[in-house]
Amino acid sequence: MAELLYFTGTMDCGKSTLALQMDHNHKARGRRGRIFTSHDRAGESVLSSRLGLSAEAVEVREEFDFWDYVVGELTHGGRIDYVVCDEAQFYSPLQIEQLARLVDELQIDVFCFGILTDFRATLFPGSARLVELADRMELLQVEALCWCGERATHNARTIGGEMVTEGEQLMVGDMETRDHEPAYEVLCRRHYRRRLTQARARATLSPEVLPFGGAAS
Ligand SMILES: Nc1ncnc2c1ncn2[C@@H]1O[C@H](COP(=O)(O)OP(=O)(O)O)[C@@H](O)[C@H]1O
Ligand SMILES: Cc1cn([C@H]2C[C@H](O)[C@@H](COP(=O)(O)O)O2)c(=O)[nH]c1=O
Repeated sequence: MAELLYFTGTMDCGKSTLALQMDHNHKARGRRGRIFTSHDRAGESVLSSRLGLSAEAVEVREEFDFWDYVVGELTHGGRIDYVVCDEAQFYSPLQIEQLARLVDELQIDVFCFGILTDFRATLFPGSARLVELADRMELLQVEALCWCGERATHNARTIGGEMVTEGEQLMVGDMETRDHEPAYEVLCRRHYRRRLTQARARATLSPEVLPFGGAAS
């Protein structure tokens, strides 16, 4: 039976890598799939992982309709057994409903990958709909770590190393801090709540309490 699966975790925990591996494994067994993404850091119409792998993908824009796209492909003689959907947090709730329909009415497996919450620790609308509709959710096993060594659970947005809580929900970005450009840092809840980023910890905590010369608990 086809399923709607949501593989989730913080930023930088290996979701895009897993998305490419899932596509590879299913393709290797003769199944036919399509890859979708939205606002990937590497640009339009590409699914990229920090491990260096990437694949061509269909860009999911606001007006994109998964049902129309898949039915169109099938009508023109295409075959689709599964779809891989990266950065699914950026999809609209309606697009998530279209994906659920593909599972239920066309028996197409849908593998979604994305983060649950934004820099304000609030669910993305697309992720919320996935939590409501998915047959199964899986938390990625490779843990991204907070600077203190605890499992990271929150995605903080930073500017110059300082955590910010004002701004648009959607802002494509990565983990490296560059001067005054916005970036992201994953934190455990304790340090997210205290806005204690790595840069702040380095600046404010005495070296004796910083484990491994760079972090503190
Ligand atoms: N140089 C490296 N060597 C080994 N693993 C790496 C390296 N760079 C990144 N990674 C792995 O890749 C993960 C990020 O993968 P990616 O698929 O881009 O994450 P996500 O899509 O969840 O943001 C990191 O958590 C780490 O495990
Ligand atoms: C927390 C948060 C993240 N984003 C963006 C930043 C990245 O471009 C993606 C997440 O990609 P990853 O493969 O999981 O690293 O989401 C955003 O737009 N808004 C946010 O609040």
